[in-house]
Amino acid sequence: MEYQVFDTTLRDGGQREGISYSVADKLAVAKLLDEFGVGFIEGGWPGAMPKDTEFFQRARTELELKNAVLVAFGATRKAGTPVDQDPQVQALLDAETPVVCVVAKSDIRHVERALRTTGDENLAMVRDTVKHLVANGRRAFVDCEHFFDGFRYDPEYTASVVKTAIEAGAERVIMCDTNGGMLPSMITKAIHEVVERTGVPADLLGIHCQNDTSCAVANTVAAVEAGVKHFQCTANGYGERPGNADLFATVSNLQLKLGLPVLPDGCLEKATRVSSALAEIANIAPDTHQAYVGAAAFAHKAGLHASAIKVDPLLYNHVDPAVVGNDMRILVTEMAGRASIELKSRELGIDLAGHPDTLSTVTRRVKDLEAGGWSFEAADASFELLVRGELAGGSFTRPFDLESYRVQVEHREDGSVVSEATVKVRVRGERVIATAEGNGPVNALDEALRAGLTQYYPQLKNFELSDFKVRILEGSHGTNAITRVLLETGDGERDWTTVGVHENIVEASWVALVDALTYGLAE
Ligand SMILES: CC(=O)SCCNC(=O)CCNC(=O)[C@H](O)C(C)(C)COP(=O)(O)OP(=O)(O)OC[C@H]1O[C@@H](n2cnc3c(N)ncnc32)[C@H](O)[C@@H]1OP(=O)(O)O
Ligand SMILES: CC(=O)C(=O)O
Repeated sequence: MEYQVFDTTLRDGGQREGISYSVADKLAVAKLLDEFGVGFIEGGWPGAMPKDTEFFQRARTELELKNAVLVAFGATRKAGTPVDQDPQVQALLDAETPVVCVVAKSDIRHVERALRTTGDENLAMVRDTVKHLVANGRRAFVDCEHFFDGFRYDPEYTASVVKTAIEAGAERVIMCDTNGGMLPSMITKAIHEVVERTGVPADLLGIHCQNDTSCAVANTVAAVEAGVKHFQCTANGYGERPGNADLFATVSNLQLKLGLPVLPDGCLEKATRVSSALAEIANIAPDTHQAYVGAAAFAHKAGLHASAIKVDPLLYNHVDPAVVGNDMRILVTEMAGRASIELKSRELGIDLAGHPDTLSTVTRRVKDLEAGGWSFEAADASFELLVRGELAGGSFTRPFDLESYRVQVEHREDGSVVSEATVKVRVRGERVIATAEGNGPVNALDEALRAGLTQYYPQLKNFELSDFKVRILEGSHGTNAITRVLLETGDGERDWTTVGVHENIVEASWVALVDALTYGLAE
């Protein structure tokens, strides 16, 4: 491919606080990145960490890559050590990857203060290491650390590192914004000056941007627009400190906005799935609001958006979500207008196009209920019941009707706390009374309802409450605050969420519970 998409999720991504990949995780990440179509996978630093050394050993037999080649990462030889006697450089060769990427100092201040050596010795370290790698059959890439800061401080020295690496046989020299302090205009200006000063064409240069100004993606795009054809990214922007340029946003921008063919055909639409699979492996909650691939990236809340989206979804989406494998969603909240209600209902399989009165009533009811603390945004099942109830008018039949319930909580002498609930309901014309115990009042109510209803609805046995979230609204009122309960229920095939709101936490839970069973039992 003309463009080199160089992924460093397994090296720089692993430098993010909170990530610790096992070797099995690393192999799984590499497979997903390969499937996504990146050209290079930097797998880690062999010789520095036993897990990385093992990763490269196991990769030889356990990884079959279709699109990518593996890259071993390391540093130039130590100051004062002959390259063929440097164990870290030998570990890079032992990794047996076709490509090796070495980090080199390119800011004279780092050479003198961090490496505690001379500018000339640093150039010799770059030259010797690259020549040694190439002589041993490797493609050599050089990551120039602190490139932009160094170039600003002493352009002549930083330029000499670039020229030395290229003359020694490096395939690409990567300009790293290591401290992540650059803005796009600074990147563009620096690249033009580097090309002019070194005579090295931009397409032999690469870019690696940390995200400390929140500009890593923009800086990477700016570098590509300035002629660079190699760019380094990490999945979901994982990396040291605030992270790196997010792979998914970067390739989407380059491919969809600039029309550059950076991934093989058919790969971009895997972005959303691969992003969330990689978040799962990293054990980091996916960022719902991540550009392009987040669950909320194409979620619309404002009524005005929905009214235009009804005419044409592209009026309020910058791209068709399907091109990155994502979906558009309409959120129903107090900000909804009739168009939001119509589109959301359509999403749920209810056509309200010919029901203007229902649309107006539901819109008004949603606004009134949300003003009182309800929230339908995450409770599609309660919203659907509301719509179906309004649509059917008085003829909406619920699977059961409440006569009354009673719950008591007993703290016993031995310290145990037991809840007991009795429910009285009417089902198919019969009066049913059932009592059950539970480990809390809501559990006892749930058990009592099931005890009374399962003979009529055997499918209740499959229902499971999988999540219970309680939020106290207007907390400054102390115990007078309103309680909102969100219940997530599943039956093994689908999950649904319901909401209940009341001053009393048990009643709020009961409302959500009744909706949960009603929704699950609906035909
Ligand atoms: C900008 C980046 O993110 S680059 C990636 C950085 N990643 C990591 O550091 C993660 C893996 N690192 C490690 O496991 C360890 O730091 C190791 C194994 C590499 C080195 O460990 P140690 O030998 O104990 O050295 P330590 O980490 O204290 O210091 C780094 C050494 O490398 C030297 N060094 C730093 N950069 C370079 C370079 N580009 N070329 C050659 N030597 C370098 C330093 O001068 C220092 O040398 P010294 O030990 O003679 O003082
Ligand atoms: C190499 C690298 O990760 C950096 O300079 O930020």
